[in-house]
Amino acid sequence: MEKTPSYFVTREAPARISAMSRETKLIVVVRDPVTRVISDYTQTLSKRPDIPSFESLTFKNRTTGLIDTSWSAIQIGIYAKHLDNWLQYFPMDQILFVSGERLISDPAGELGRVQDFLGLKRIITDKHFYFNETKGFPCLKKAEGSSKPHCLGKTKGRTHPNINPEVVQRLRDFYRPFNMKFYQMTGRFFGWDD
Ligand SMILES: Nc1ncnc2c1ncn2[C@@H]1O[C@H](COP(=O)(O)OS(=O)(=O)O)[C@@H](OP(=O)(O)O)[C@H]1O
Repeated sequence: MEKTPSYFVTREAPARISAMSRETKLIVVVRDPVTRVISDYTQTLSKRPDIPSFESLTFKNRTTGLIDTSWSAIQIGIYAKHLDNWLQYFPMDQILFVSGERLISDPAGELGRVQDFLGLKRIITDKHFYFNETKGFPCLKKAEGSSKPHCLGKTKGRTHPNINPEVVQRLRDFYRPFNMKFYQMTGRFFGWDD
């Protein structure tokens, strides 16, 4: 097993992985691309506090509302486009998309889908998780090889900055058609659009 978030958006990755093994099963966690871009910005900001504002990175032209699609944080959320590239090399039934939102609200349910996809017995169930009020996320009751609970680290689940609602709405409008295409391609409605 190998995990790297950037594979999904790297042009050469599908050809290379397919050359290694055409049987590879691929699992991708996707979340609302608007929340994703804000999360991405939050992560960069935590490493480089002097970066430009979210708004100035989002727009090529603030007056016309033209989104800067050359900003990688925006690019990554165009899931339908990245999936098109993977479908040149892998059939849809070898790719599982996990809902990032459901992974938080129902981790056992989402992991049930992962286990089924991998042809594994459903070993991980509700019993393995509890909701940690301090962390604000589900955590494992027992970490692997330990009897102690385990939550993900401080870099997962950071507080996002407040973004101007108009900017958020503009991003929603930008992503909507790509999301619709993605729902069609995957056969799953992720519920990101309002
Ligand atoms: N159980 C649990 N605990 C903590 N965090 C959780 C959990 N499940 C999902 N998430 C979401 O994971 C997001 C961070 O994952 P990333 O893939 O962005 O991390 S990384 O870029 O690979 O470091 C992180 O995004 P942010 O909230 O933006 O920090 C979380 O929303």
